[in-house]
Amino acid sequence: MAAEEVDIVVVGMGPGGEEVAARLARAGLHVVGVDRRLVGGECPYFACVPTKMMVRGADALAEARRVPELAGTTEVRPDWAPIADRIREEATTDWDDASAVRRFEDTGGHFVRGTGRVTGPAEVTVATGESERVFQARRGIVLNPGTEPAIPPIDGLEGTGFWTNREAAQAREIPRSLVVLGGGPVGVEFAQVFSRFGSDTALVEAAPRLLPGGEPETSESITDVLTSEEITVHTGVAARRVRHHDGQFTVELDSGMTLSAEQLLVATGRRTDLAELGVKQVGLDDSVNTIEVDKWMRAADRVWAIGDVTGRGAFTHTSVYQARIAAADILEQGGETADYRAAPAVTFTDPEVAAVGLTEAQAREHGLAARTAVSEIPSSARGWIHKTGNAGLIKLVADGDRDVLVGASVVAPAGGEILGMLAVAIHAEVPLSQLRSMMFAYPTFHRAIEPALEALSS
Ligand SMILES: Cc1cc2nc3c(=O)[nH]c(=O)nc-3n(C[C@H](O)[C@H](O)[C@H](O)COP(=O)(O)OP(=O)(O)OC[C@H]3O[C@@H](n4cnc5c(N)ncnc54)[C@H](O)[C@@H]3O)c2cc1C
Ligand SMILES: NC(=O)c1ccc[n+]([C@@H]2O[C@H](COP(=O)([O-])OP(=O)(O)OC[C@H]3O[C@@H](n4cnc5c(N)ncnc54)[C@H](O)[C@@H]3O)[C@@H](O)[C@H]2O)c1
Repeated sequence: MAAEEVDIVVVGMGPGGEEVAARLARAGLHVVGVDRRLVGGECPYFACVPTKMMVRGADALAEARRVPELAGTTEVRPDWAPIADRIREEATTDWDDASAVRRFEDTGGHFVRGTGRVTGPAEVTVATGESERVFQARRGIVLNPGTEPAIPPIDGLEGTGFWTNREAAQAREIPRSLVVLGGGPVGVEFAQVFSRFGSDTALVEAAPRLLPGGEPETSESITDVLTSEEITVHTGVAARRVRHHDGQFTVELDSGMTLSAEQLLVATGRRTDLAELGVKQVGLDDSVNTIEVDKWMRAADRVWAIGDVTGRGAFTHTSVYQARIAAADILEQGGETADYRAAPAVTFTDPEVAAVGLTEAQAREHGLAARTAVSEIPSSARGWIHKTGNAGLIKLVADGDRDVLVGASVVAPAGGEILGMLAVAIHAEVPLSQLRSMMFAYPTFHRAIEPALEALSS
């Protein structure tokens, strides 16, 4: 079969793939974008956008339930239909990517629906169902395959009709009861949403604490919140057996305890199949989950990789950031290189759990003279005024040798927004003395940063 000559092939049109493909097409290159599912990837159809619409609804319910403590009486009767409708109609157009395909084609790009496989240097073969097309890419290929839900090999789990984020994003109804396996960002966000809509929810995390990648203080804070909302949290224990009978899941834990629920949501991480992607053809290791890239996102000769597959933080903003760098490199424009010192992450629970830069443990692993300080949101003026729903804290991590922040974590209402100024401080390496000399508006939540900065100096 004769190969079609093009400039660039982008395999996987997730947020980063779409971005890099559009930038290169707008610059006049002949770009082929390939996706076997939906242009836009996981984020708009099954992840960020639908889950944040759920969070918006769940948070509105929680605020309404706080009214009696603050301002009168309310009767809250949750209804999932507006959320399900909004996800179907506004977010995903019934999981149809026609407008995303059009948006890409309007840039001058060419879209091919099918499964792409690297079959040689700068060569991608796309299985389009009936037939195959082979593309030879003069400038090279960009790999943005993203991730799939990773399903643990638990006895009896397969074929039970459990949910991953993909089924949960399409839910028309709330299960009466729910077991969530995995206490990472996906697990905690869904657990709180479904619980606030009325599911009797249990959350099971194999590691000793929820959100185990973050600071211990933030795990403790969000665990207290979820527990106070009557979510049963089991940490340090994994599921060993699952059964599904008569519309009921039974989940047996390592501890011997058994949980029962109408639905089971598996949120135990993500996986990538690099062997299927054919990366060995360009000399890359296909036995691992991630593709190693340099600071220009180069993985091999005329091969760039971006997004979750690079293992630098599975976030839409990371994927799009890397896309910008790869596009500039492909266009030989020079410019910025990847810098993850101030990489932010926000888990959209209520309160939000936000983090940027290094945790205390990571700072010590990097050999830094880490100094830390914590300030509690409820003891700040705004936290005290806010009253119900005011749980949280701010933790700062400084490099004691250079007197700059290297990490920060925030658990607070709008914690992701508070994170903004801390991200700037880390990104721009603003000296602690400069930060301490600032005025912090009274009575904001971000003003709780001030006592933590003071405590860092003592
Ligand atoms: C429930 C959930 C909530 C999330 N919430 C947030 C959030 O609030 N904020 C945030 O920043 N991040 C969030 N994320 C993470 C975010 O969804 C991802 O980081 C984001 O989608 C970026 O991924 P990506 O660009 O690497 O690719 P993906 O979005 O995974 O897209 C990859 C694309 O590649 C395609 N593909 C794969 N292999 C092939 C192949 N061989 N041939 C053709 N096509 C292929 C797939 O079909 C897919 O469309 C969330 C994730 C989940 C699961
Ligand atoms: N708001 C956001 O930005 C957001 C939201 C959701 C997801 N994400 C991204 O998506 C990625 C995937 O999230 P995730 O939560 O699925 O994965 P994760 O890897 O972050 O967390 C999965 C959790 O499941 C636990 N686990 C694994 N096997 C288990 C088992 N058998 N029983 C119980 N627990 C088990 C792990 O210890 C881990 O804590 C994350 O890396 C995150 O970056 C981001």
